[in-house]
Amino acid sequence: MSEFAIHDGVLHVEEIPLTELATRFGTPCYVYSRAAIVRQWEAFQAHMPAPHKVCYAVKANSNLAVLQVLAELGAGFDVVSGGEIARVLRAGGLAKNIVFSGVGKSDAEIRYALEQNIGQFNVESDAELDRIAAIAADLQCTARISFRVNPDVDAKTHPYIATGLEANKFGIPMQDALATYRRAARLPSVEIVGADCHIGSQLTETQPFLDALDRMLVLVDALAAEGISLKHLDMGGGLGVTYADETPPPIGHYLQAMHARLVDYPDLALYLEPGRAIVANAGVLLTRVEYLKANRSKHFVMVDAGMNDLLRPSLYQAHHDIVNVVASNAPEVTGDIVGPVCETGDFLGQNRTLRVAAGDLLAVKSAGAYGFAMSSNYNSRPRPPEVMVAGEQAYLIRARETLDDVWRGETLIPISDTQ
Ligand SMILES: Cc1ncc(COP(=O)(O)O)c(C=O)c1O
Ligand SMILES: N[C@@H](CCCC[NH3+])C(=O)O
Repeated sequence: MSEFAIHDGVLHVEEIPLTELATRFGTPCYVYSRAAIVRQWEAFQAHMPAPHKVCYAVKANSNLAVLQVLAELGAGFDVVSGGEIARVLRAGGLAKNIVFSGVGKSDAEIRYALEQNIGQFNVESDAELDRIAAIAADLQCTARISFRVNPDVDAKTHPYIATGLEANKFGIPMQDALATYRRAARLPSVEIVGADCHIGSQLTETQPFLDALDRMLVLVDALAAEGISLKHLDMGGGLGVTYADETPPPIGHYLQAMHARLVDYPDLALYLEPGRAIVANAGVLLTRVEYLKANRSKHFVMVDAGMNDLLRPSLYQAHHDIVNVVASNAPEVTGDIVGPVCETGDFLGQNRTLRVAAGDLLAVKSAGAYGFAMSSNYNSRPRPPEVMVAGEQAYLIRARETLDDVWRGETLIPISDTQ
């Protein structure tokens, strides 16, 4: 079932033609389907009854309305900054359902998280443990902690988004984990509640997750033998989605396989931190063709969205399907779909074949995760609006930035001081 389907030759999101949204909100524009987000959430939740917990990875799409939808469904949230904590709370998420990951938590972020009484910190180093313990002691509270352990498992994904290898900056090496737990167990201002790992993103096989789980369970056993019993094991996010021809395991299969490994651990709750699997295919980026252009060797479809709006193709050579929103009889063009940014790497798709003419509306698919969230004002381009569709309703959930927004917060200095 897809919430993005063609009716009468026009691509719709739920009940609304994307042409109508382009007229109403302009282009470029991100469009999300509420029903698609809910469906993906429910696919996880069906296999994760309490005390298991699904903590949506806010970094994938942190729009307040997206967080609100998930908060209303009772989601937990995986955050990586003070800003993400603030967003979750603003959207109605509960502090106790927040897990705070990230390799470089600052003093201010730790203090803020403790003051808000978040669920737990996923601690990534010995130095961070000391910092959290000291701040908690200062605030006269107890910090609930898990350690993010690096299980040294190859996630078989793009090197930029693999995080669970020994060479990566994330987590505590497995060999050091026991010693770090022992040390934490003696600190009065921290309470050990779990263990955590995240081996990478856009995984399309179940096996690396199971390998990581097996290694984490060895640690769980070793800790139990020393009297350190954990309440939960957080296996991170990372389940992949279909962008082109990838075949990631269905959510239910992946979860059943994980639970099967945990049958001997009835008191250990499973936590997960999926981001992409919940929102990627719930969003498209709408963009208008400005010009068709050809040089002697190549055709270019120049569109009004660029790498500042959707960075993934430029950064990871990531593939996003790109389709004409309205069935077209225009001549077929094979070439690159490129944006207006002054970078050769500014493309949304390469070597694509499309029936397309200037003025056509295109949809860049699977853009709900790490799309707007990674956008910027590069080239002083205002960032696009975000729209959430629910049935026949469309809500503007973030306004298009204006030309004033691209310099908001900057100030000129008095001319005399520059001489
Ligand atoms: C600690 C942590 N948790 C969860 C995620 C979410 O990953 P994904 O969007 O691939 O599910 C990430 C990003 O890779 C992460 O670094
Ligand atoms: N930003 C990446 C995923 C990284 C996940 C964060 N650890 C992407 O667009 O695929």
